[in-house]
Amino acid sequence: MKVIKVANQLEGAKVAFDILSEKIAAGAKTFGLATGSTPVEFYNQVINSNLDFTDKTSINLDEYVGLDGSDDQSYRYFMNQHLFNEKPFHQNFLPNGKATDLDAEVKAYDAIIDAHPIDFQILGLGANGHIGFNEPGTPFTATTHVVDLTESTIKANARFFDNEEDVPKQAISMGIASILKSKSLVLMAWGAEKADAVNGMVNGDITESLPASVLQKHDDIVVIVDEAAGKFVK
Ligand SMILES: N[C@@H]1[C@@H](O)[C@H](O)[C@@H](COP(=O)(O)O)O[C@@H]1O
Repeated sequence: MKVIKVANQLEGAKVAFDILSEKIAAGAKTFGLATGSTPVEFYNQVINSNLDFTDKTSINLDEYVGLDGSDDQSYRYFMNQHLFNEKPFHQNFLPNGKATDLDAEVKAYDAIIDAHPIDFQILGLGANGHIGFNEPGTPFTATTHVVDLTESTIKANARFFDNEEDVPKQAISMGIASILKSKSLVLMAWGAEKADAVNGMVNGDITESLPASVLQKHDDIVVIVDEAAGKFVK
């Protein structure tokens, strides 16, 4: 696990963008993408670059259950707004939050991941150490699954909704086993509220109670943190 400390989010996004560019030059074709505030500046770097994604595939980590892609709180909508409308890809996969048969949807999503092995995965980090929506306690063997969101995650994500009651209570998330299969990963974290999770992820034991700690097992992961998020790491 390589840790890079940067002064701020803009500098970190540039570091992540440079790694992405190297991976593309080396032949990367399939990109695992994340939502949340963390990767927004990274997506701006991508939009403002001359990188061409029209022959590339993206596979997102997660989607809220119950929200249609046209809903402005859905992760599909977020990705359209922050990346896809400006930077077209050959194809963009996200779980279908409106699927009537959720069991079938998670199986179909695993089949998509198997058919398009991820070359480069972008990750954010929950303040409780979650990655994607793999909350503490999720088995490391999990593939795509339906998640009951924790109270803390619902609260953390309420800032994007008018009311906390509007935050969906479930999501479909790529599992930890699927995330670990990615050939390379970049995890970014900004701000003091991520400092404990970053510390546990980098310095702590590998434990299901801090899902991101499993990333210590991967041999091509770069963690990019600002001063506040990285205050407990060297
Ligand atoms: N499912 C998402 C994660 O993919 C994201 O990494 C995390 C952090 O969000 P943010 O980047 O807004 O801090 O929370 C959300 O719950």
